[in-house]
Amino acid sequence: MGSALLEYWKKGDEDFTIVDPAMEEAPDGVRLFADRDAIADETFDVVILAIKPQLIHCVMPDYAANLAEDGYVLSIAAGASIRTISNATGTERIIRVMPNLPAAIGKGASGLTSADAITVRHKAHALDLMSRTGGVVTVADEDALDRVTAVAGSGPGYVFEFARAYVDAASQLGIRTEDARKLVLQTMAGTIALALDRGDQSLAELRDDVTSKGGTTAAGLKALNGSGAVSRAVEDCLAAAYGRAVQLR
Ligand SMILES: NC(=O)C1=CN([C@@H]2O[C@H](COP(=O)(O)OP(=O)(O)OC[C@H]3O[C@@H](n4cnc5c(N)ncnc54)[C@H](OP(=O)(O)O)[C@@H]3O)[C@@H](O)[C@H]2O)C=CC1
Ligand SMILES: O=C(O)[C@@H]1CCC=N1
Repeated sequence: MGSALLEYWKKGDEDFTIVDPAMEEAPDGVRLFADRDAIADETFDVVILAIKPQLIHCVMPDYAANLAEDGYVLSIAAGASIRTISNATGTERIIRVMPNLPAAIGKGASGLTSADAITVRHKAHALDLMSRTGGVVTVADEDALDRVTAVAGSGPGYVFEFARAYVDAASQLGIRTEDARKLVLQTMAGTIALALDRGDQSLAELRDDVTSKGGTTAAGLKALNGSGAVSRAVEDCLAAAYGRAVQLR
């Protein structure tokens, strides 16, 4: 995820340095080191935390000395709380963001929340970074960010899973797999573009616009969610993802 964000972050004026033990090649114009020791004597205006939440305790304490006196830590880690990050980095100046994978093509949806010690300048900088990768909303507190994580951070996974099942079902109906993928993805993309374009109409109204009485869509929708099974599954999905974010705090 860090690499995906960096492609758009790079469009600004900042210089970026990556420390990653396994990365073989850095994007153009970015310094890459395999070991933090290589930057032991350097300080940075922003230390970006883009490792797994479970690794924060063992990796981040080394970077405490790399944060400039008036710098801040920007975390993209799911769940990991400002308290946890502060304990690992020794600073209270922390901004948490939750991006999602479409940021890789500049179409992400991110949430942002900040610690009390964050200044207006820090927050404006983080908002600028995230807005380079797509849309960003500021939320009031960390619990709200964990809810954003369940909805948007993990969201592409749900959408891919729905699309996968949709393509499989189309194939089972006799459509060639490559045609099924094309039809399903273009249907999803076109439908979402239409909903974005018609922001004044509710999603239920838009659904009803394609649903002729006694027609094919009505028959399909009855099988899909007539019993409410899909609505309940989506509710369970978001609750489970939010629950996991809470566990990762
Ligand atoms: N994937 C997603 O869609 C999203 C992820 N996130 C968050 O982004 C973070 C990264 O997730 P994701 O990109 O999926 O995970 P990845 O495993 O793909 O990325 C983590 C990167 O950190 C590297 N790494 C591991 N140990 C160290 C270390 N000691 N020092 C420096 N780098 C290290 C990993 O290397 P190696 O591969 O060798 O282990 C890897 O390149 C997580 O906190 C996650 O919650 C947030 C929003 C969306
Ligand atoms: O699955 C995860 O934990 C990360 C955070 C949001 C998306 N991927």
